[in-house]
Amino acid sequence: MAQDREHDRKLVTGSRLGHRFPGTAHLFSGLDFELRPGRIVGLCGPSGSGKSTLLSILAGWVTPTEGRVEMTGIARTGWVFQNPYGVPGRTALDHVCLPLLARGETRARAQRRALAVLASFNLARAANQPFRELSGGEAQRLMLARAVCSEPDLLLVDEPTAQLDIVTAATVNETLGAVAQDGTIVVIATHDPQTRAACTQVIDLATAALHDRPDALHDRPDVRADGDGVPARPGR
Ligand SMILES: Nc1ncnc2c1ncn2[C@@H]1O[C@H](COP(=O)(O)OP(=O)(O)OP(=O)(O)O)[C@@H](O)[C@H]1O
Repeated sequence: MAQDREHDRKLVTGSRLGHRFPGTAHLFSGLDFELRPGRIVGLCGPSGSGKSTLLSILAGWVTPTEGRVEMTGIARTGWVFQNPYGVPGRTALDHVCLPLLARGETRARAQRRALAVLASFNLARAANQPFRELSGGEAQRLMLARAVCSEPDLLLVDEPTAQLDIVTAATVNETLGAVAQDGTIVVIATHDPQTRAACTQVIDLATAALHDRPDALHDRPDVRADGDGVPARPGR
């Protein structure tokens, strides 16, 4: 199928990837991975282990001090920060319509799609609320909804469930899973065990940094794909 071929084309590869900031020890080194659509990739590890740094490397904002990242078929990268930002007086719906209108959708089609995506993030009731009235968790889910509507090939998300209750977090994880199934490579930096459990592939920076173990990057057994699960090296 054409969609399958499209999925096959998208690939993000990390080869012997490592990073240290000037004057600091390695955050991680020797990371090898292949990221493809259809899976949610979790970047895990304790605070300060380099999760946001690795997201920045994948976004192309930080150049790794070792190794390289190669992208195939990635035209658009979306990023959702830990701190939501928006236009205080604009409604949630306006925020999510914007990328659709920018791509040339009519207002009616943009609104239909935006409402569906808002609902998938459990935000249907907030659609007509101005951004300034949203809670922290609602605002962060709005950022996710907006990023999804820009249809990125690679979606980088920092701590999407940190401010959410268990039920809402499960909805977010489920929706991000559906986005991945739809052809986006989804990478999530997370501390949250529930989100980690929802990830189908995990890059564990704690393991990578501290132990020479072959399971620093592993798929869940039920979704294991060939070519992953390569070893990572100690970084410090
Ligand atoms: N530009 C920079 N220059 C120097 N050190 C930095 C820079 N950016 C981050 N660091 C340091 O690198 C380490 C890793 O930071 P990073 O934000 O990637 O960790 P993290 O795993 O995402 O942490 P958290 O879970 O707390 O968000 C931290 O000690 C941080 O202070």
